[in-house]
Amino acid sequence: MNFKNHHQKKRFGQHWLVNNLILEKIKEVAELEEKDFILEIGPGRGALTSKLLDSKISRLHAIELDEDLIDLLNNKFRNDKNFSLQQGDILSTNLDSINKKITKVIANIPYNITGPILDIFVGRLGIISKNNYNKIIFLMQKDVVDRILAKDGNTNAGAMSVRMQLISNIRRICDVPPSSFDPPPKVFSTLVVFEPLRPEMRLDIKLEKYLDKLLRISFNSRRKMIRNTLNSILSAEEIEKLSESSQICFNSRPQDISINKWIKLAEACIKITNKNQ
Ligand SMILES: C[S@@+](CC[C@H](N)C(=O)[O-])C[C@H]1O[C@@H](n2cnc3c(N)ncnc32)[C@H](O)[C@@H]1O
Repeated sequence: MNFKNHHQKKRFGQHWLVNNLILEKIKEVAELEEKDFILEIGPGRGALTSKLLDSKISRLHAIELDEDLIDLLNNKFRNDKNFSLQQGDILSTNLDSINKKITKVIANIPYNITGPILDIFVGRLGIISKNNYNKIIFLMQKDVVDRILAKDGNTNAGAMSVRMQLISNIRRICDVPPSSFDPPPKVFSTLVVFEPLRPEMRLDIKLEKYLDKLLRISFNSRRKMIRNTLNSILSAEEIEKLSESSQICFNSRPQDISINKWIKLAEACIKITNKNQ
């Protein structure tokens, strides 16, 4: 079998990236160095893999779910000593033996598993990350990136925007039309770079955990004023006191509150809760 008669599988999100300019852009954004150990999720037919291997790097380890692609990929890169391949599901692969060495994670990600991939690789608010990646470069759905990057006051702003912006620096590189893929997906994509914050740059873990809870409660009822959602964790009297002492307008809806105000609100709530104990 060769790549041409490999049967493309929709259920694995197989949309090959065929636009050379975008392949080049990914490589440029990756700023590859000799010391880089790259993890590539879903190499597919190896178009991006080839580009990345065409640089001086220490290693590229790829994890591909589709068994039918394994021999083809191993054959394609058989002369490349920096290349290694593992068949498996990225969501359940144990990366412990290489995780500390990986410097960059790069992928044109299968869209059906975007959420869990972000959780594993970029991390989660309220959870200390064991990863040490300095860059994560993903080609992913534009609408998800719009939500991740949304600022307060924007209709796309949500718990996800605040959570992701609190744990990582995030840069949109460019939007990519469906015509850049074969077959074209139904939606636009975006090339995005995450630089996860080092543990010492993150908020205190207890504060992060509280913020996570606060965001969940508030955005579960995004049409309600926060005055009316906070009543599940604070008494009416405490809410009144807080709304007078803090600079936060309690008649705001959650999507209109800035990240700094979320932090201030969480700190104030923790103080009240501690006093009550
Ligand atoms: C959007 S395609 C990208 C392929 C190739 N990197 C490219 O840019 O043309 C996604 C790739 O991820 C693979 N894949 C899907 N689910 C996966 C999973 N859970 N673990 C590892 N690879 C997966 C698919 O088989 C496919 O090769």
